Amino acid sequence: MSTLVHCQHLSHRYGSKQVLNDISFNIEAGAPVALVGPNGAGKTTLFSLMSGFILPSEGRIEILGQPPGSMAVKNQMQVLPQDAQLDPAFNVGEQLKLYCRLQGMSPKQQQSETERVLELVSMQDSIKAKPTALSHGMRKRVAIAQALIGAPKLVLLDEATAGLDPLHARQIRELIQQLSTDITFLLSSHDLHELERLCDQVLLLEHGQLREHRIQTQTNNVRQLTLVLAKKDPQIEQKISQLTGVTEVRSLSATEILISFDTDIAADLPVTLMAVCFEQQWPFKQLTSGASLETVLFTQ
Ligand SMILES: Nc1ncnc2c1ncn2[C@@H]1O[C@H](COP(=O)(O)OP(=O)(O)OP(=O)(O)O)[C@@H](O)[C@H]1O
Repeated sequence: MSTLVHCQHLSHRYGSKQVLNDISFNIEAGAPVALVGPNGAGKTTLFSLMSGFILPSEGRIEILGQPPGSMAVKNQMQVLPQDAQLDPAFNVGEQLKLYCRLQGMSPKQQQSETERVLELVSMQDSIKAKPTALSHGMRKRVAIAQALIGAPKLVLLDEATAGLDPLHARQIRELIQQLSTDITFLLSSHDLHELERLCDQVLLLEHGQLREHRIQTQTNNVRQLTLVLAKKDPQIEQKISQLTGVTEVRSLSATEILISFDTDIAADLPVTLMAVCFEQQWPFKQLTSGASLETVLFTQ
């Protein structure tokens, strides 16, 4: 595995305002990585530091072993800012060709690269369209195509699906997933749910501090269930922990219980659990497979 981003003891202040405080993490080539945190947590600041737009107050970042923004990194990493706009005066093909030209491509390469990236985002039919003739989701796809020019190894997308309706947001997530065989994406969002199915590694920024979480692929024989009741009490948890095959019971909130179980011993635990809820007249609301990322991050 190759290390794309190496960040050590990074801090950043705007004047006296401390935004990032001694954060360290690595990003290896592979599945998309999520950068999540509430509004104002410092996600865009971290992107700006990684792009070399601003310098850290303290600490060090290396992108592919090089300083951010250096020539050696230029074509290997692309950044799509949250508010990236297409120029309404030029058609899609003209704009993308300009970016190809800025990467030093010949006119012939500019044409073939523009066609290649538009095809990747299924927008090849819009090569001659003006941005004003495209929907918001289509413009976003074109902006993503622009970030794919030159086949970068690392692509930073700031709020890639912000402002998109659920259908278009899902299409963008699917697109990122498809492209992830060749490109490592760092995706920022303030919405944890949106990234949880896509990413294995989550960087959570809160109050300038970073918490890192790696989503464990569930082992072959251990599965998790989240049981939601209208109201729960400790006896319910105790009773569940005594069921055959249950390996761990964790209280998540006043109404939620996370249950781990061994499928070799109790493959039908979901059915058993439903039956017990019914027999015991527990105020059942919902039983879902797995645990949400929000649960994992905020109930440790
Ligand atoms: N150029 C700047 N000068 C002063 N303060 C800034 C500057 N840029 C950002 N900040 C402050 O730094 C903090 C982090 O901002 P940043 O934009 O990095 O957060 P974010 O996590 O990207 O937020 P959002 O989810 O709202 O986009 C905020 O409190 C913001 O007001």
